[in-house]
Formats: sequence, structure tokens, C-alpha cells
Amino acid sequence: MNSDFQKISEIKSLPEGSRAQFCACAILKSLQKRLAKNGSEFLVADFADNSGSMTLMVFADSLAYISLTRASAGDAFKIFGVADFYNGRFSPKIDSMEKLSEEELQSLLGELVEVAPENADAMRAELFSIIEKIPNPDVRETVKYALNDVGEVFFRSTAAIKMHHAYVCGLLEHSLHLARLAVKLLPMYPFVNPSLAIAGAVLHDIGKTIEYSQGLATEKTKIGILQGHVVLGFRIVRKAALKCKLNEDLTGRLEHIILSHQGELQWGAAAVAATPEAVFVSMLDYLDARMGAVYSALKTGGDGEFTDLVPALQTRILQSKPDDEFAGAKVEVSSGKKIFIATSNAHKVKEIKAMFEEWGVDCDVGGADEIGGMPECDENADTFEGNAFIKADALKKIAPADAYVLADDSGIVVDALGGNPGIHSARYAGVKGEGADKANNEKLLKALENIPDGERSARFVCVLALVCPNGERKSFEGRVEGFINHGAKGKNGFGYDPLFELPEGMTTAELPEACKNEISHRARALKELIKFLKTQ
Ligand SMILES: O=c1[nH]c(=O)c2ncn([C@@H]3O[C@H](COP(=O)(O)OP(=O)(O)OP(=O)(O)O)[C@@H](O)[C@H]3O)c2[nH]1
Ligand SMILES: [Mg+2]
Repeated sequence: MNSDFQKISEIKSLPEGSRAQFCACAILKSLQKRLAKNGSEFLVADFADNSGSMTLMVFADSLAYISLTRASAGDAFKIFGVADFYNGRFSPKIDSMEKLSEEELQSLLGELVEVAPENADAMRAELFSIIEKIPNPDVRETVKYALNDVGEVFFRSTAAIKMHHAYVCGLLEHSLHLARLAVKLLPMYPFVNPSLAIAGAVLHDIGKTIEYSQGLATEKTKIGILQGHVVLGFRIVRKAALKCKLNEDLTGRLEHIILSHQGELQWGAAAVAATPEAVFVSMLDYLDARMGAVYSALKTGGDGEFTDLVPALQTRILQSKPDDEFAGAKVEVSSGKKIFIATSNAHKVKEIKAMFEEWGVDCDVGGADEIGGMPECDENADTFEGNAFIKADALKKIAPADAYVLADDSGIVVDALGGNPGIHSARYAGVKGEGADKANNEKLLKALENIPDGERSARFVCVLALVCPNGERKSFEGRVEGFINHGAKGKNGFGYDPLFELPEGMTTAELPEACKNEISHRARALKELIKFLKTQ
């Protein structure tokens, strides 16, 4: 059979009154027998191809009626009819139908089966990279266990029969949407536990892998009807949590997210969301389910002013685009870049994150602890740049492939000491951990004891090393000039800040954080790095 047929979306766009003949190829999604007012039987059949769906009324006086009485959901048909409208709604007259042979079906499968608009492999990779962000390792393992337990079907299944994301890979797409939303919105709600929120976003609908048959037409399975996806999902997640030895409290809270995500009891929730995470996930689900319904309505809406009634929204959707010449503009809020900072120094992470935020660069910046912690590494190069790349390379090995890795090697260079402590600033006094800053400061003051004012010039130097997802390597240097005081002043910053006096007459530890982040060596290097990132 060749493709001398029209897509459902084309047929639905035929002008009202044209009464044009059409031939469509489509899959029967559902079939119901009804009684007309005059007592005669008719069939209501939902058909879909990859462009959309249409509902057909087939009356007993048509040839198609006979073909349909022998059909079941999942069968594919060639449909001959005439475009017609009833009360402004597409309501074609059907003349006849022929069932497609298995061979014809195979050759047309790509035209008939609607698949999620985003690429399935890319969605899957992104979902796993978000799962890797889950801070609590037991929650992370629970999510992976549950996905592995249900297997490939999670990545192919539809998310619904009709309402939203009702296409192949719809469940993957819907789950990924929630996970993306969770990652974006979590910073706004610091009282929401991030591990539970991301896990709930990924797993909330996992029961649908069992609730629905996975053939060409989605139907509820027997156990799907008897238990529903909320309870089925609860069981999958409970098993995973027990296997992964998730603690009792987190297990109960994760189960609660699954049981309550449906929002309201009359929509099938088993419990009303009663934790911050459960309220958060059920609201994300509400948003994405309804936006998915809008997407499908617009896609199949024909060329009327409004779409057909969207049951999930209890209204029709206005189809015309806003009269806005800037409608296609991208709002520059997210560069979508993920950056992990390769350091075990929490002060550096805090300063770098604050600067990204302050300068409105909406990269997703995380510390090494979000991906398993900063690996041990030997900073044995003889330049700041060399050491920065040693740290960046060490973290790159465990960072997600699509992430940038940024390392900072910095220190204080004192002219009277021939450039020392320089690259050895962190370990200048040989003390590690808590007392290091104090010991370093004391050693430096001692070394400069007999050096007069006027010869105590020094500078902070910072080299940032960036390793890009494509392997490209860049470094950026920043400096700030000053001199070393005779004692400590100020409580902000870290390291040598209380000793480092700026020409303006105060130490960098006396500057408010925001001021330090404007003028510091790290700020200067980071400004250059951000310029580069914007070209990416
Ligand atoms: O008062 C300061 N204000 C600063 O703004 C600053 N930046 C760097 N430094 C000093 O230089 C060492 C870097 O050494 P460093 O780059 O090896 O870092 P680190 O060992 O602390 O962490 P990591 O990034 O290596 O994991 C630090 O420990 C500090 O003593 C600073 N002191
Ligand atoms: Mg170090």
C-alpha cells in the first residue's frame, strides 16, 4: 500500500462546508456501543494517527459499521469518508473501512503511532543525569532500583489513555518534565527536601507501566482496573525502598508522594498531600498534565477559532497566536548549562555561586558534594593554572558528561617573600582543616615581622580552570593588589582576608560579601569566565 491517504490533522482542517472526501489510515483506540434517541444502535470510535485523533460516529446503516463490530482496540484501518461538521464540531460521515494487513501496518507504523515530540534517547539521558543529582545516596539508589525493576517499559509507555502525554514515550516525557521543573523550582522552596522531591517527580506515575497495556491502543490492564496506578506505583516504590534499605522515615515520605500525587481524592489520590514534598510534586504534576492537554488540543484542534472541548480543562482553548511580533523571542533566563565546582573549600563554592546569581547568569551551579564529593588529588603543579586543572580533571571524571567543571586555584603572593606563599597558600603552615587559616595567618605575620610598611605589597591571585563538556579547556586569571597588614581586621571572607589590606584602607575581611564579590581576584577571573560561557 502506498501513502495515498491524509493525516487526521489535515482532514480536521478541511473547511466547514467543503464536504471533501477523504481517506485516512489510523489506529482504533477505543470503541463503544451507544443507543440513539430513536432506539437504533451506533458506534463511537476513537481513531488516532501520529498527527492527532478523531472521534467517529458510525451508524448501523453504513458499511463501516460491519467492519467495526468485528474490531478491537489496537486494530489499524483505512477509513473512507466525507468531512462534515455538526454544531461547529468535526463530525465526518464514514462510508467504509478496511482493516490493514499486518504487512501494511508494519510499513505505516511510523505514520500511525504518535511519539513524544522530544527525542527519546536524549530524554532518557537527561532523566538519569537529574537522578544523579539526588543528594541522598539511598534515595538515589531507590529511584534507580524502581526504574530498573519495571524495565524498558518505563521508557516506552504512554502517560495516559487520552488526557495528556498520551503517546509513546509520554510517561518518560512527563516524568522528565516534572524532574526538570523540580530542579528549577527547588531553590525557591528551601523547606522542600530535594532528594524526595526529585525522586517523587521521577517516580510519581511509575504505576502506569502496569496500569496500561502497552499495545498499539492503550487500554487498562486487569490489575490496572482493580488497583490503579497510584497503588501500583506505591507498591513498586515500597519494594525499591525496602531493597535499598532507605530509612523508615524517608520510605514513608516517598510512599506518601506517590499516594497523594493525583492531587484530590476525587481524582484518584489515595491520600491528601500532607508533606512539603508531596504538595510540591502534586502541583508540578497538575501543571504538566494540564499543559500536556493544551499541547495535544492545539496539535489536533483543526483550524477553528477554538479547539474542541478539553475534558481535563473543562473548556476549549483559543487557537490563534497572540498578536505579538516578539512572540518567538527566547527569554534569557536559562542557559541550561550545568557547572560543578571542583573544590573542597566551601567558601569558594559560596562565593562563586553568589557571583553567578548576582550577575544574573542562570547556570545550574553545584558543588562537588552534589556528585559524590571532591576526589582526593595532589596539587603538585608549580603554577596556579596547573593546580586548577589538576582539580578540574579529577572532578570531570565523575561529573555528568554534559556538565562543565570549574576549579579555582588561588593564593596570596607576597613580594617581600619572593612570591610566597603563592601556590602553597592553603598549606603554608602545614596545618590541614579547621586551624589552617589561623596557622597560615600567624606564619605570614611572623615572616613579615621585620618588613617595614611600604615593602609589604601583595596580591591575591585566582586562576579558574574550566573543562567544557566537549573537552575544551580554558583558564582565566584575576588579581587584586594590596598589602599585608600587621594584624587581623574583619570577620568576613576566609583564609588571608583579615590580613590583606586594600589601597582603600580596609581588609577584604571587612568588606561585605557582595563588595568582595565585585572586586576580588576570584570575581575578576569569574567575569572573564562568564564572558566565555556566554559565547558557548
Ligand atoms: O583570604 C583569602 N581570600 C580569598 O578570597 C582567597 N582565595 C584563596 N585564598 C587562600 O589561598 C588558598 C587557596 O588554596 P587552594 O586554591 O588550593 O584552595 P583550597 O585548598 O582551600 O581548596 P581546593 O579548591 O584546593 O579544594 C586558600 O586556602 C586561602 O588560604 C584566599 N584567602
Ligand atoms: Mg587546595
